[in-house]
Amino acid sequence: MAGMTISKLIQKKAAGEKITSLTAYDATFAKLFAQCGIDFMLVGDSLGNVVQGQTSTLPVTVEQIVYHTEAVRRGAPDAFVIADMPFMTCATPEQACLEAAKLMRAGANMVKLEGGEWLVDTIRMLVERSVPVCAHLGLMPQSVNVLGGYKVQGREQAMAENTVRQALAVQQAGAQMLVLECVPTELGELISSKLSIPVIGIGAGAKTDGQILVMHDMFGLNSDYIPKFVKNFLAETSDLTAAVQLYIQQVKDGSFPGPEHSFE
Ligand SMILES: Nc1nc(=O)c2c([nH]1)NC[C@@H]1CN(c3ccc(C(=O)N[C@@H](CCC(=O)O)C(=O)O)cc3)CN21
Ligand SMILES: CC(C)C(=O)C(=O)O
Ligand SMILES: [Mg+2]
Repeated sequence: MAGMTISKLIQKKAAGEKITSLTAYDATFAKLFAQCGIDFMLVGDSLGNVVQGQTSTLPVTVEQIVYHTEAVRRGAPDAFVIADMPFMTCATPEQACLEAAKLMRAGANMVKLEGGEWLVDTIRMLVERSVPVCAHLGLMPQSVNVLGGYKVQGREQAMAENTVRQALAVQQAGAQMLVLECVPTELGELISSKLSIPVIGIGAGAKTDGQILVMHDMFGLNSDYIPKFVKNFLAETSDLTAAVQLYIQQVKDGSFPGPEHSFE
């Protein structure tokens, strides 16, 4: 979308308008998504899975995110583009600044990092140095080896309260957006209501301020195990453009995600 900014996205939340987003990894799809009016695109480290054929996001490097961010930027010059900080690029705040600079030079408008309270110093340092930050809580795929699999997070009361606390902490530290992955609908709603920054859900129910999906998933291209939150929008449409338009329409009118795509 032409001239999308973080201020406009925060205004959308305040106005109760749903925010639509997809991952993008190349110029052609970035151009298509921009033409369809998507609010923002994420150059996700999920490219490890869907582009490289890895079994996790851990092998992805910042140089690879740079390459794909440059491609997405060329395809969609006016889009709001977020780039993922890959595994172990936030080991220290100083390192995070140097790695984030590479993504911003590649054309990103904001960087996304997986984590909460333990990253508040990093978030503060990035924001002070003019790097807008999106945090990512709930299921953090870079922690798959600690979590022991891709599972719903925050079903227990204590973990839910912990996630709320982390969400408030990253907002307090200066994060201007939050991605919330694989949490019960109720927790997605609670966190969205407690935060003033947009909360973008993936498997977090229909009550978040917006939705994101991996583009391959929404085109039904993922042939392996399909997460519950995924819907194939190409199945009901005739072409890629119509599928993206249907996704945007259903996110905006609240019909996606339905209960069948959400967790209790
Ligand atoms: N193609 C693709 N789509 C994604 O959404 C995605 C990636 N790749 N790669 C990185 C991570 C991995 N993600 C995943 C992968 C699997 C589940 C999954 O199978 N979740 C179970 C939860 C079951 C439960 O705990 O109750 C599910 O049934 O959806 C969730 C997120 C999200 N990200
Ligand atoms: C699924 C989204 C939120 C992501 O982090 C990615 O695509 O890497
Ligand atoms: Mg990611």
